[in-house]
Amino acid sequence: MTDVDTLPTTAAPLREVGALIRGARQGKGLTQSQLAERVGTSQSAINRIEQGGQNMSLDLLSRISAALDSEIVTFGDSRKNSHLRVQGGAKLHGSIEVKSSKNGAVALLCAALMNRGTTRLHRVARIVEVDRIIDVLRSLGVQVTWSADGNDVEIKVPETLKLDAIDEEAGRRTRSVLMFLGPLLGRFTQFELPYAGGCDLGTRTVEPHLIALRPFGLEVEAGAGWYHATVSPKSGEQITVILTERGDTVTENAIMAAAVRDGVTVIRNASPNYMVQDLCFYLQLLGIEVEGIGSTTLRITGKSRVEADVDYWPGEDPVEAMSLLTAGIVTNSEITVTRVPIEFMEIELATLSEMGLKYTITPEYLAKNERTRLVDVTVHPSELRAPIDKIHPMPFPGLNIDNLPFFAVIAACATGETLIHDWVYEGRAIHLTDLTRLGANVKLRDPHRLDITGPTHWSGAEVSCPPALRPAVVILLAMLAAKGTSVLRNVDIIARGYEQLQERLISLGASIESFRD
Ligand SMILES: CC(=O)N[C@H]1[C@@H](OP(=O)(O)OP(=O)(O)OC[C@H]2O[C@@H](n3ccc(=O)[nH]c3=O)[C@H](O)[C@@H]2O)O[C@H](CO)[C@@H](O)[C@@H]1O
Ligand SMILES: C=C(OP(=O)(O)O)C(=O)O
Repeated sequence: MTDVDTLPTTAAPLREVGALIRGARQGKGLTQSQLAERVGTSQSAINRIEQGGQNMSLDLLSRISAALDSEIVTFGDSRKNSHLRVQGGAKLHGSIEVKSSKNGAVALLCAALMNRGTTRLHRVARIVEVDRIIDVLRSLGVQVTWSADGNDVEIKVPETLKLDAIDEEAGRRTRSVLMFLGPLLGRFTQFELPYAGGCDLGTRTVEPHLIALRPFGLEVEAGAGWYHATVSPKSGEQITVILTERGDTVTENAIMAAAVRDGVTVIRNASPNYMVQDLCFYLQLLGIEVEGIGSTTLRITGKSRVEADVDYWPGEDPVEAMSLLTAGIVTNSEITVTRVPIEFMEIELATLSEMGLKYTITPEYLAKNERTRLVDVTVHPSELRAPIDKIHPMPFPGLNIDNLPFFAVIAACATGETLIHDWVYEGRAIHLTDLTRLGANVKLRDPHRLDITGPTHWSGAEVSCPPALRPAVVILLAMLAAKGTSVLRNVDIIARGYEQLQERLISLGASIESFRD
């Protein structure tokens, strides 16, 4: 192991790093080709790296480290928790692009299990949630390969899946593993999945998933940390599924269960949200008929065997768009956020407009998937006021449930009292009271409702990162607004859903450095 500040660019240190990689690879009993496959590059590139003949990006180096389960080069000691130090109060400037969504990516990775051909997903966000699902897929024997530039991922599913070898630990760390239920019920009459995990947002039941999948013949018993699934396949007949909750992943599970059976399925009370639309567009490429995309009733004509080589570009992330716009709003800056999926941000922008935000948007253009409509949004310094009515989320087309937390920090910048009502999550609003540490006036009426009175005279402070993705980012953004130095401790959770957020905020002029204990 070696400690360096920058990647070596001269031959001698490169040879040293190459030798370390060769040693770690041999220690793991891997051939160069096997390592190349895990990293998503070619055997010849690994050979050159080991000879010290190739410069490496930090990204490639971290992928090699992850593939070898060994830290080749460290920047400090990664076993210690990582933290951020923020010098706040400065204006941001410039332009920043929205990446593709976490929630689209995980749904599509699970859906790729249905395809016996090759699925190539392009411009996939390099985030921990994606890595976890990929780890689970690989443990089943699925070949998942990143392109050399780290942007695209290719998925090839073998004829036989090694269900007994499932990576239990990775599975337990993501709720998305639940979305294996739908694809797997097309292939097995019995299987087991580890209990799903995720952020600390209070209880999130799996019951709606079980209700949704029962009409397809799925019965699940939960015990000893595992879901034990039994399937009595229903082929041919038309099935109607009524969802008891208009949830995103439950809708996706029902869609995938419908896609893997011969016959017609009608799904009512379906979520028409962005990740569900991504999944439907992908299924259409696979030759599955999906009618009603974007509405609450879907009619799907599935196929018990799908074998197609397809390329798909997951849509842009409305929650990342909201996060980046919030960075500009709370620092009272002028910044442009490009590739904003406008269909999924209209209510947020309308609400912000009511709060006095000045912004301009470009004409619409199409995303690479040729379906999602995008715009560039420029926010301008504005005098914000509290809205007259409470701010609350709704399933799409309402204000996005994951975007609600950002309104807490925006409300704290606005003059007057705002009521934020997070009726959806049992425990998320509580995390937002951490804004008081930075000077905000936030009162918790009950676990779902916050009264926020602004404007806030933000001041830097040290805060422990909330154990939930969006509240964590909200606190970070408040630190950008707060004059002086702030420290956000234990920030690893942010990488679950954001790719290089710190670096990208720095590119807008933010002053953030990371450090370990
Ligand atoms: C991988 C993925 O796509 N995750 C998203 C998905 O999670 P996911 O679909 O897993 O969300 P859940 O099913 O856990 O629903 C979230 C919460 O909302 C409640 N609920 C939901 C719908 C409804 O009509 N009524 C209702 O009460 C549920 O009981 C639960 O408490 O949707 C959530 C809510 O938009 C988002 O925060 C997550 O980012
Ligand atoms: C709650 C979230 O996601 P997940 O369903 O992955 O926990 C989120 O993205 O804010």
